[in-house]
Amino acid sequence: MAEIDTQTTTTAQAAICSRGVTRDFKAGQQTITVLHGIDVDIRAGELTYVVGESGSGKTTLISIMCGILWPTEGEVKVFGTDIYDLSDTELVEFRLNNIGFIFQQYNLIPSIDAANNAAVPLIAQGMDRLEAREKAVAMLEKLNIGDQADKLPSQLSGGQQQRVAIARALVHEPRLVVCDEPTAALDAASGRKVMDLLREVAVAEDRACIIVTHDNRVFDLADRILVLEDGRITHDGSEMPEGH
Ligand SMILES: Nc1ncnc2c1ncn2[C@@H]1O[C@H](COP(=O)(O)OP(=O)(O)OP(=O)(O)O)[C@@H](O)[C@H]1O
Repeated sequence: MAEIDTQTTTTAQAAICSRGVTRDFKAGQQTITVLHGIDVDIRAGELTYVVGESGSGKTTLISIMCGILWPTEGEVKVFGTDIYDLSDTELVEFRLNNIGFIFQQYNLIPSIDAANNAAVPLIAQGMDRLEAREKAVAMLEKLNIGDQADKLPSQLSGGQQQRVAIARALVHEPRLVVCDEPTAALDAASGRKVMDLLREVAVAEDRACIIVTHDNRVFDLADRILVLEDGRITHDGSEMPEGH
């Protein structure tokens, strides 16, 4: 088993700093511990994958890391802010300003067009609707679907809907982008394109992207791969361990 380096690197800023993170769920009379004291830093400037068997705790971990699920114990800092120390309102505002999410279900609003869907975070931040729409269209153009801006989600293909969801996650230029299985529904070539795109748009010196994936077709594109087994990180390296 690879040695695990949980120390904060001095050469790159920690986008996420997780210390002693545990998470329990109640199942009837029983308590299941899904995460067992996760200590890890996610570095800015890197594309980090979280991989592991179904049920190993990947979604639970990234949900805690991005402020949508409370840990049972432990601390999570996102760009230095202890997010579970914030009030509910402050946490909502922090997420809105700093984090973009891409889930497997795109969760687009069916009654508004692609551009207005992509503009949602900007409108939530209080930006004027026309200005927000303009920025959203520019992001759609960057994702090569500018010509679909006026279409409703139901008029778009699955891959196009996904690009709208990606545009919505990136439009407000969040410092942290968190994705759960973004390539699961895509063919190999489209999956690589999405990963390349995320690297291009979401990874920079002061920005990070963390992705849960099962998709071994794209493992070579990560800077860093964390393997989770039964709620513990058992591998931390630039490549998948042998045998996976
Ligand atoms: N709200 C919940 N209540 C009870 N148990 C839960 C809840 N959410 C997750 N779990 C349990 O926690 C474990 C880890 O779930 P999680 O979704 O984090 O795993 P995962 O590695 O993302 O799996 P998959 O790859 O199948 O999505 C599973 O056993 C799951 O049943």
